[in-house]
Amino acid sequence: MTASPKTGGAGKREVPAVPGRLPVLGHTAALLRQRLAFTAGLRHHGPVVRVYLGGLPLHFVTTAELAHGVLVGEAFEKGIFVDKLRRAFGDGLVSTNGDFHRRQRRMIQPAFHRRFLVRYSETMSALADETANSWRDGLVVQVDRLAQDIAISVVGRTLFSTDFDARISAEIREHTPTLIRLGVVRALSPALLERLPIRANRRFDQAVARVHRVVDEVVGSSRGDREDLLSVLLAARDEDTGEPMSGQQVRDHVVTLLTAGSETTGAALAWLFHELARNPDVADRLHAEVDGVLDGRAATVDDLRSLPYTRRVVDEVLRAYPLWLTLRRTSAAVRLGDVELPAGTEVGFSPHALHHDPRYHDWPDLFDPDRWLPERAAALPDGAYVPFAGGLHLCPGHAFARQEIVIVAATIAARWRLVPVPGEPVRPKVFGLLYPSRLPMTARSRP
Ligand code: HEM
Repeated sequence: MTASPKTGGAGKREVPAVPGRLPVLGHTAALLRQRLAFTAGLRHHGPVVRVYLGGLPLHFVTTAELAHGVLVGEAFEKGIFVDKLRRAFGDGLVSTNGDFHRRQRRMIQPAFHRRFLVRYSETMSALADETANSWRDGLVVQVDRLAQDIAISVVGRTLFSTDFDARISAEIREHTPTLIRLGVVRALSPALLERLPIRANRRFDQAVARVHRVVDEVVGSSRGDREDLLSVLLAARDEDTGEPMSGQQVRDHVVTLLTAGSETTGAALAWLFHELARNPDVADRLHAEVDGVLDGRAATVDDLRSLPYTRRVVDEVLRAYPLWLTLRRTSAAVRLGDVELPAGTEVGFSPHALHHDPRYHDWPDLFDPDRWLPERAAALPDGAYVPFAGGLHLCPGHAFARQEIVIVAATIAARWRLVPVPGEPVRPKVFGLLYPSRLPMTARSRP
């Protein structure tokens, strides 16, 4: 079963609605209350099922094959997330579609070429080294906040050649999570809710205004003559008109990259240290590898090939803690398996549910980096592991993020073991991403 343009009426099937739909709210309340459990349970109702976001039907696919079809199919574009996130991200890549999106993506892509990644890696190593040097034995580190700070600093120093000052960093740290967290809740809620003068809406509006203001400041103070993303944006010219980007377009891209590049990577890095602490055998193997390769120094891009186990740990973190939801809308009539969907149908799937689906991953709740040994990984079907999505919207920062997480994790692990502070249970907070609740850990010096 795959996604293909609609060719005829054969095999047409009614899509089952998931039980528990309420008047007005549809399944929104259950979806937001149970989150991971709700989306994990949908596969028991069929390969394509109907969920109602308020009164809006969302066709949810629950197999890897169909999810892959949605990602790579030409008739799928970004759906309600685009509509609801446009206020925050304007014409940035996460919130645009079609030809405009393709042209913008081509303009930005050079900043992620290998030559740039090698240069960025120096910043990643230096930041990781600064962090590891700044600790003393017994220090309690708030790993969730630290990981986010590192991720924000990496994006700032690499993509914008700037060290955000403390005020700007604090504004970004405080407000960018709100854009994603409340943005997702708004996308899943009935449209009416968005217009009510409630606290969540005021917080969202305030976060948008604050992030836009600090980004305008960062862009305004850039000379635009460096080998960084901001300079690429300022120098870019539209293929057809030859026009440079407007100030607002530049700001939209910067807000998008700042948010998409730091929230995701920060959360993954925090989860990595949490999993090392929960799985001492994994930590021992990772420590043995980094000791052999680094001998206490900071990791560099040249070390990546010599750190295969660390890379597998990162792959496993990205399996265990991916995005909760991916949403699309059909731009033309399309067949999904044996279901026909007209143009304009909202479609979605849960990377988290697929990454924990026992049909594809043995013992899905086990943190097992060796499932990424090449011979085991090769057996996975397309769509069963999609941490960076795929198709036209494949995350442009995937190599950047993987490189950053390996360099930072290896550099810190070469010198420190992070031990959980007792009595602080860690739970995932589920928004578009999975964030750890508070994650205080004690730094213990490693021999
Ligand atoms: C562990 C880290 C990361 C993860 C798990 C991640 C994941 C994703 C996913 C799943 C998408 C597709 C969303 C969708 O299909 O609706 C995406 C898109 C995107 N990501 Fe990432 N990402 C990460 C890091 C980064 C970094 C470091 C950057 C930039 C510096 C970045 C920039 C973007 C942008 C601009 C998009 C929109 C692409 C488009 O629609 O064309 N991401 N990311």
